[in-house]
Amino acid sequence: MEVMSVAVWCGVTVAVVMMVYGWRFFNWVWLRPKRMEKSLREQGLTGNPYRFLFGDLKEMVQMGNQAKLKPIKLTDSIVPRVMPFYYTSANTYGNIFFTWMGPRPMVHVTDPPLIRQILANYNQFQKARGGNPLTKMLARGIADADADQWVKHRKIINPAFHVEKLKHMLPAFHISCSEMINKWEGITKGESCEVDVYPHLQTMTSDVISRTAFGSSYEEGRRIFELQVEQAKLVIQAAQSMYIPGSRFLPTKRNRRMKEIDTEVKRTIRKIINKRVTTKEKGESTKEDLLGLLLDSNEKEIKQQGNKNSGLNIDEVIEECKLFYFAGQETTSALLVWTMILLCQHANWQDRARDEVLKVFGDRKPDIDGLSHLKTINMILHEVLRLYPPAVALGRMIHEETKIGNLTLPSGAPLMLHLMFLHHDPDIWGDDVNEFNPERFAEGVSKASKGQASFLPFGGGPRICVGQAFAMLEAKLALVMILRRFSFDLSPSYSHAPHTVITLQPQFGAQLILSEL
Ligand code: HEM
Repeated sequence: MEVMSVAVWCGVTVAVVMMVYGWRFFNWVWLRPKRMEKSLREQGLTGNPYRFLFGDLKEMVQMGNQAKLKPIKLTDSIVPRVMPFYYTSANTYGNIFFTWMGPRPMVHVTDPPLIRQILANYNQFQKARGGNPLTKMLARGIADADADQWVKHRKIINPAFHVEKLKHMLPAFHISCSEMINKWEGITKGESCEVDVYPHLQTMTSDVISRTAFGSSYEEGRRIFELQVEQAKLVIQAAQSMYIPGSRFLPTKRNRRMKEIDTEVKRTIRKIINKRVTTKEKGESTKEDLLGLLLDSNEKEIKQQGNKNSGLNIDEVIEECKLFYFAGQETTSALLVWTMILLCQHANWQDRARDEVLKVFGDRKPDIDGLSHLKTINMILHEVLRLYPPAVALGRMIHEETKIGNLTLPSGAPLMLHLMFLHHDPDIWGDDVNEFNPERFAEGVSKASKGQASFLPFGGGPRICVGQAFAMLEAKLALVMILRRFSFDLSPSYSHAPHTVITLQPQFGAQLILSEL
């Protein structure tokens, strides 16, 4: 009799648990999305009707794969190829619309004042959360912090990127760039030769981060970078598949490798930090690289506040170091590769840039003062960042019901702010929006567009890119050194195929004919 009642009790418990989970699943996959859709439509927003479980994912992936099959003409707008699904949705539904990331509606914003308002209000519109938590293994750090945590991180990190400090990093930029130029000279051997410059630029920008972040420990820095590249590939795979809660704990091949990489990267950075602390204790200077500056700024903050919690702990410092690679390497190599490609297409601008370089520096080693006086190169880089922004869109999250403009957006919806749409809008930039015309930046960024400032390649508001000056300095130095040594044209084997792998990249590389000068 007693055995019977235990069995009945167990059966009832299992049934209740199953009902609770079943209800939760039904709510996640159907009731919640339908409720949110109703609320969004009541606000006047439009988008595709919700489709069970996958939403727009299948169509989005299909259109993305289709677009990647064909290169485009050099004169074509890149937007339909880079973001085919969002481009079609924006054309169908207007400048604020929603799409379905599985059972979650994502609100898309392309309107400049609204984007600026959202970026300015960093507390209300926080970083996007959700999706596969394993994707966070690539980098967390300040880019993943919000509210008070973000304020603390930003305060400690800012001094490391101060222009005064960047001055001391110029020699490291110079070494990495010289190594690349030497390699190109080894290939061209005094003549003209086809080189896919993209992998070389990627190696150069990663080398710059390894040297500037870790100084003397730069060989270990390189190893971290190799692991981070592999991790990025796995993260992209994970982000492109729908995340079933809990599946990160499954011992799949990908999950296991991601965890292994994460452990090794953390262990290596921890070793570098420990070595640094020992060096410091011996009274030797460690302040010239990003890690040293970060540790220094951290120590000052803790001393000033008299409280250990006001600084970063070792795990947080590790995450910031990982983030430097993630945030600073592919972005800057993307800027440089598109600059070289566009200067091939527009030989008159390549000549103008070279003339300026020779006038300012001649054969002299580039210094920070000269680099900050390169007006033509600055205009060129701005125009490249407008047409080919390395970060095509920024993600945010609506954490609680939020009013914005005339809209009240429901809690739980991710937001996507489309920088590339903004940079390619003829109403903002004029009818020549798709043309490469650095002249539009001749009187500075604020006068480049009609009316409101809509040039946001480094984001905006308080969370604007902390590495902006670092990236511009590195890009200018690299261009000076390249332009002085080589002229370059597009090779007949080059296919114009911009696509995004987190940043905006040339899908089939950048085959240029390099000619030694
Ligand atoms: C051309 C090069 C670069 C571009 C286009 C770029 C773009 C951006 C953008 C758009 C954001 C804002 C993200 C958001 O609001 O969600 C950002 C943030 C950030 N960037 Fe960059 N970036 C570049 C280079 C760098 C470099 C070289 C570093 C460091 C070595 C760096 C470090 C960071 C960090 C740490 C953040 C997070 C700032 C915060 O959340 O407060 N970036 N970047």
